[in-house]
Amino acid sequence: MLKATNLTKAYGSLAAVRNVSLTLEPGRITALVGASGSGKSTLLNLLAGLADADAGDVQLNGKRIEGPSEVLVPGHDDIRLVHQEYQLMPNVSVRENVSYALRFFEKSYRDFRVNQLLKLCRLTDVQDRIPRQISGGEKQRTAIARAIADKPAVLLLDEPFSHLDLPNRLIVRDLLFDLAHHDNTSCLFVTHDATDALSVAHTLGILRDGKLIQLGAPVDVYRQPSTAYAAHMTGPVNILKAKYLSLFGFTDVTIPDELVCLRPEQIKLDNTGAPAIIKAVYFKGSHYEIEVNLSRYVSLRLLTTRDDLEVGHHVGISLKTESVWQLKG
Ligand SMILES: Nc1ncnc2c1ncn2[C@@H]1O[C@H](COP(=O)(O)OP(=O)(O)OP(=O)(O)O)[C@@H](O)[C@H]1O
Repeated sequence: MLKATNLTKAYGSLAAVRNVSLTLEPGRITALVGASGSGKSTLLNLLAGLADADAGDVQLNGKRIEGPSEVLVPGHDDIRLVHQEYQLMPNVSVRENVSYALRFFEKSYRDFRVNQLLKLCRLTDVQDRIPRQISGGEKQRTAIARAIADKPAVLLLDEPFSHLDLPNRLIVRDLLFDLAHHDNTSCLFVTHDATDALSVAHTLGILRDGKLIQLGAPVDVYRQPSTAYAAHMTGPVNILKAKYLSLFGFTDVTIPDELVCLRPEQIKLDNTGAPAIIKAVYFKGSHYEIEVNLSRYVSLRLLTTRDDLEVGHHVGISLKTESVWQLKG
């Protein structure tokens, strides 16, 4: 188990990571979502023992991970970090890139394990090509295969889904599931887009300005975000002042200026609901996203499968009390 306690790191006067505590359990996948500059990469480097913390520490199974200033070779054998740039050896094949990670093992085991990894990461067909002859997704998987070759206890990944198309994202998703479930690896990835994080992770954290502002099951963070930032980072959302809920007939609003969040899928088209006018219609494949004006000040986004709606149509909108989530800030 990897346990970070009160990790803090500044670059000059800029606090990049602030007092972050986090536990990565074996066989569990954790995702941290944050905007650009929120401290994701810095935190990964601290967790991997590749950067010195100003305060706090990281322990693997109760033993403190030493930072680069304390050891000759930074990092830890049981913790692997897959960088965004993959950092593959450019002049040797995919197979040799993976095999290099196992250079201290006996040849027969090395060959067996490399074949196993190439198959697992779906690289068998491109194993003889060098990195510049393979796609971004294949590079990504080569980096992962290399990182997991000798079965580390912890795998950390920087934006593993960000430059991949859907089929490649699904391959990486399945790979992470496989690692967590079969090898009991603790996996953590950071991302600026929660789309994949929601479906892949067991635990989801929200990082803002170096602080871990929320941590929980993806469904809880999605439905009950602590702040407007956490709400926006986890998916499309409507945020409005509580006083405007009166448009839906809600009368028990205590603090009118407090912000509430409504996910688009929780708002329903309903002829008996609050009157609204359609402002925009976006086709999304399986459904439409529509934007409606309820008043001069309130417009909302909602989802529907109806395909008879057009800009300017008058519709009714309804909402259940339990769909309204009050934000803290
Ligand atoms: N070596 C450095 N020297 C000075 N400032 C740095 C250094 N590395 C990062 N920073 C700053 O620290 C903050 C956090 O950076 P970090 O790279 O950890 O964020 P990030 O969430 O990974 O961003 P991105 O998603 O854009 O990669 C940013 O404001 C960044 O400019």
